[in-house]
Amino acid sequence: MTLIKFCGTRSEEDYKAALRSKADFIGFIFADSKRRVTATQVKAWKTSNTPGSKKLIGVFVNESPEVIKKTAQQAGIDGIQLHGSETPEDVKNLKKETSLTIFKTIHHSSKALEQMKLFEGMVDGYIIDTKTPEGWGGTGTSFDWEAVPAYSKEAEEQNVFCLIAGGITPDNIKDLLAFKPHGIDVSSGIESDERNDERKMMIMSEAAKKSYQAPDALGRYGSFGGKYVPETLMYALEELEEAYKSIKEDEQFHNDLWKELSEYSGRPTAVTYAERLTEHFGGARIYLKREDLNHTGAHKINNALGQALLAKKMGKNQIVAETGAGQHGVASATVAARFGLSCKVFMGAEDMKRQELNVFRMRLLGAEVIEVTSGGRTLKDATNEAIRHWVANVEDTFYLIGSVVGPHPYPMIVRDFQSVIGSESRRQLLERTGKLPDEVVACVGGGSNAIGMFHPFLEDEEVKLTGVEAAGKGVDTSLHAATLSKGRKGVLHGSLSYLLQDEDGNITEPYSISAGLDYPGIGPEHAHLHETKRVNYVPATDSEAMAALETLCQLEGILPAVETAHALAHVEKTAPKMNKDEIILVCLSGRGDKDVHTIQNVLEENE
Ligand SMILES: O=C(O)c1ccccc1NCC(=O)[C@H](O)[C@H](O)COP(=O)(O)O
Repeated sequence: MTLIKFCGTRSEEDYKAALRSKADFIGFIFADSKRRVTATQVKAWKTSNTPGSKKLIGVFVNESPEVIKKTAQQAGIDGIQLHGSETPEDVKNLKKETSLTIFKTIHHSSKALEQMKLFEGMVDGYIIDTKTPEGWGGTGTSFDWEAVPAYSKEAEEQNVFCLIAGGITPDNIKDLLAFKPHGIDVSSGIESDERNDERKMMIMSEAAKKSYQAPDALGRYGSFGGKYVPETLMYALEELEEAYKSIKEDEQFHNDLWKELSEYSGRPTAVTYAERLTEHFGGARIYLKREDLNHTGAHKINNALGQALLAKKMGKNQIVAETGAGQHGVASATVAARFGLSCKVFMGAEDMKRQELNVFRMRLLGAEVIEVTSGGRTLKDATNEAIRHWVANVEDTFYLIGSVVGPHPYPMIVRDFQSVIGSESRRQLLERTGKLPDEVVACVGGGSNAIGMFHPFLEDEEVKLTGVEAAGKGVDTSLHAATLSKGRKGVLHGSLSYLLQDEDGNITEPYSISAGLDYPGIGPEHAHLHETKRVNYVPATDSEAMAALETLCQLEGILPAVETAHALAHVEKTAPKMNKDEIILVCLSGRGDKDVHTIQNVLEENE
């Protein structure tokens, strides 16, 4: 994975932002520069904000060994970067006198490779930077990155790494990464108005740390995903993929989306410390990511807003959607009203009964709710009908899919729009607790809240990720929706994933108390994360979910959706076994107002 050094830290704010970022090294300039800082400043920032596993590096230019040693000791840094014309003799002497990590900067030139050889065995790493008449470093000027592989090779032969510096920005970082550098070192490229800009740091971090790359060009996550659709839909999917590619790079689109997410839906959503729940279990500290506080009461609106804006951009004025629990139907009807689009929602007859209130809400919002009476009359059947309608009306209709399922590019698009959940939580927890959570938990039906929560944590290997499936009456009965625990590979709704099916490959009817988890398949990326073991998928039964729902209501005054209660059921099992200094983050994907009838019936039956 690409190493990151963010340099030029010149205030406590800059330092805190660097701590929150994915940087491996944080640099401070102790040389002549507009970014120069003192050892006393660095020591004070470090005392009030511990750097954890990040290494603090002081940058010096042709400084005396005495000043270097004194400054390093006063500031309490881990390493020094010699950024001038220091000789191998200087480095050897410093190495003898300190136990600090030493990086040597070599300025790019036709002699640079020869110079590296002179320092062999003396340094812990190299920085290759551009020197200009204006300065030794921090100049914002890049060199010809065709030379990067040769520098990496020389460093590898010396068993050390080599960071590339000079003029790296959010706009050109991908060009540099194509040369596979060991790491990057950036100053000017993360600055706005003389201070470090956290948004730029995030863009750089995300690009550099992305070792997890999925889907591939064919829309596959490992062996899962793809596009298993009739010829008539191929053109529509290609058109969608092209449109999505163009908005992905379009800053205006992202600004428009963020405006809707913040001003209309109320993002960022809060992270709530569940103090009484934590005390009740006596183990890990429990934090709830409050997607229930979104407009319309669940995470579904994140994706609906994104896809509706995309539909408008593509000139489509009709939206078709499927819904199970009704949350995605409500979110689709809502965005259609907001953007002046017409909206048809297909819903299984069984789900319409269970979610009467949401049917009324969708109609009130101006959507046409179409009852589906085929098959088991639930989400799978509603999805079949929605796809059928789309095939027949593909010219002017946009299929606004509600989960990370369906043919490529849908699972990728929905994941990207939902990843706001995980990236916000990651930042919020780091700000609040100074560390990442030890475990992140989310319920999984099709899997959109879970993938949105997990995706920004996939590179954080120390964070355990747990998806909770609906085990209904128990995974050893025929009444469950535990696709990964009990399913096999197969194709449904245009993609290859795990499915509940009989010996002949017929899809079997899933069952769960919660309409939103009642789906016989699961998003292909979850199937991949299950096979690669990056995410652990566990089941929770109806009764475990209902018990967890009551506990949260009574201890925290929050009524979660029945779907969400499955994630809480896992927390009941795992939190008591964890230490008090550990943290569990739970995606509270939606609120339970829509489920009050179901809850009332279950509780009355149990009386
Ligand atoms: O950043 C400075 O002001 C500086 C001044 C003198 C010597 C070195 C300096 N910076 C060293 C770094 O490690 C920078 O990150 C590196 O030069 C890249 O800078 P930039 O081109 O601005 O990204």
